[in-house]
Amino acid sequence: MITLTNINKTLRTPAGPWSVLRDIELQIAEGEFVSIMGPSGAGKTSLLSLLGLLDSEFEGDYVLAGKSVRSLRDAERKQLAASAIGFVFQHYHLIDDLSVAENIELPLDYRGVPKAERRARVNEVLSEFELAEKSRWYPRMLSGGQQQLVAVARAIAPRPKLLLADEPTGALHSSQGEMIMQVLQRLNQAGTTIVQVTHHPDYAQRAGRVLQMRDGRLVAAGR
Ligand SMILES: Nc1ncnc2c1ncn2[C@@H]1O[C@H](COP(=O)(O)OP(=O)(O)OP(=O)(O)O)[C@@H](O)[C@H]1O
Repeated sequence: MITLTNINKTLRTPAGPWSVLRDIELQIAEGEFVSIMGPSGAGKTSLLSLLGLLDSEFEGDYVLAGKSVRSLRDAERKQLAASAIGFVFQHYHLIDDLSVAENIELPLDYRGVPKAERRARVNEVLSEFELAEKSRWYPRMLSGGQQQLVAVARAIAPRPKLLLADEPTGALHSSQGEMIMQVLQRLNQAGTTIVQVTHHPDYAQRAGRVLQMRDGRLVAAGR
């Protein structure tokens, strides 16, 4: 599903050029569940953003679902991202002036899901994450952990083929973290390809493969 060949990304900083991603070679098959680990600043979020088509400023080739990302026009890239990818952001990125239910419903609306089905799917994920009573609340009224649950619910409600999750359990109590991991495993068993970034060794091992990053490089691929 994913092939990265000789990916490099360099940023300009006040102190000169900075290599964020270096010589990345990676293949992820459809239906895989992969974890990415590594110290802060290793490039994990940068790699996930590239995979999620949120960043097109890189060197090398990225082929997603048989399409070379570089050859896509802007509108085609956005369309591919919207139709195939769910993204859980490290800092949630919920929309402040939409309620919890409206935040979750928005990507379904973008995908053209009919209203009755949108409502049904929103209710399904809200009850799965024990958030039903907060459906009309606004993100600022929620704890950090609850906002994270909403961010995960929003990403999975459209049933994406590829789910990219940046520290999806970072702000959560262990029982809620466990709930998210079970949701991810269930989605993976149903065919969703998942790439998660995590600092949590136990959660990393739930994936079929654990990648390690250091200084912008993929340094080791575990089981
Ligand atoms: N817009 C930017 N401008 C300059 N440097 C950046 C920018 N974005 C990221 N970096 C740098 O790129 C490197 C990788 O950042 P990235 O966020 O990908 O790391 P990470 O492994 O996800 O870290 P963390 O675990 O702390 O989230 C860091 O050194 C960071 O300072």
